[in-house]
Amino acid sequence: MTGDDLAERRGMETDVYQPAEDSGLLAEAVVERGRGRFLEVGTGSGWVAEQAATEAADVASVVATDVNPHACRSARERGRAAAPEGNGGIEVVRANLLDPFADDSFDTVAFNPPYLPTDPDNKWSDWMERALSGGETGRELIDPFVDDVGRVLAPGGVVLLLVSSLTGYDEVVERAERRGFDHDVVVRESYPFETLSVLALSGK
Ligand SMILES: C[S@@+](CC[C@H](N)C(=O)[O-])C[C@H]1O[C@@H](n2cnc3c(N)ncnc32)[C@H](O)[C@@H]1O
Repeated sequence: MTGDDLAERRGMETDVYQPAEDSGLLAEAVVERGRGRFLEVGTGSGWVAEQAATEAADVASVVATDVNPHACRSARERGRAAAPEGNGGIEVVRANLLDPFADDSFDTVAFNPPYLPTDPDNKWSDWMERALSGGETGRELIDPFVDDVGRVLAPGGVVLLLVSSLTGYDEVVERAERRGFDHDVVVRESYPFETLSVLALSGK
C-alpha cells in the first residue's frame, strides 16, 4: 500500500477497506496454510474471510471481526452470498482485536492490520483512518495483537500476519519471538515503496 494508493483509495472509499495487494497476499497464505477453526481479525470487506470459507480446503469454520460496523455489514452480506458454495459462510462479530474470544478457540488466526506509520499531527478521523493508520510506529494494533494472540490460539495453531517493511519487519519478528513464537515467511512481494510479507507464527 503506497501513499498514492492511499490517496486514491481515500478518494473512492471512506467506509470500508476494499481488497488490495495486501489482502491478496494474506488470502494466498490463508488458502495455503489455513485450517480448522479460522478467525480473521479486521476483515474489512470480508473478502479474505470469504476466500477462507470457499477456497481453503482445510478450513472448517470462519469467524470474522472488525471494529467498523460498515465492514461488519459488508462481511455479513459477503458471507451470506458465499454460504451456498462454502463451508457454512462467515460468522461476523463486531469487536476490538481478540477481546471477546475464549482461550484456545482457533486453529488459524489471520490479520492484515492497519499498519501505516502516521504523524500524530496529521491525523484524519474516519473509518479509513482506522483501516490504515498504525499510529506513530505503525505497530499500535500489531503489538497488542501479537501480545494476545497466543491466548486464543489452540495448541498447534498458526497465526498469519501481514507485515509491511514500512512498519518495521524486524521489530514485529522480535516481539513475536519474545512471545514464544517461531516464524516463517509464507509469501513476500516487493512494491516500489514497501515489501509485504505474510508471517506464519507457530509453536505455541
Ligand atoms: C488494512 S484493513 C484490512 C481489511 C481486510 N482484512 C483486507 O485484507 O482487505 C484493516 C482492517 O482492520 C480493522 N480494524 C482496525 N482496528 C481494529 C481493531 N482494534 N479491532 C478489529 N479490527 C480493527 C479496520 O476497520 C480494517 O477493516
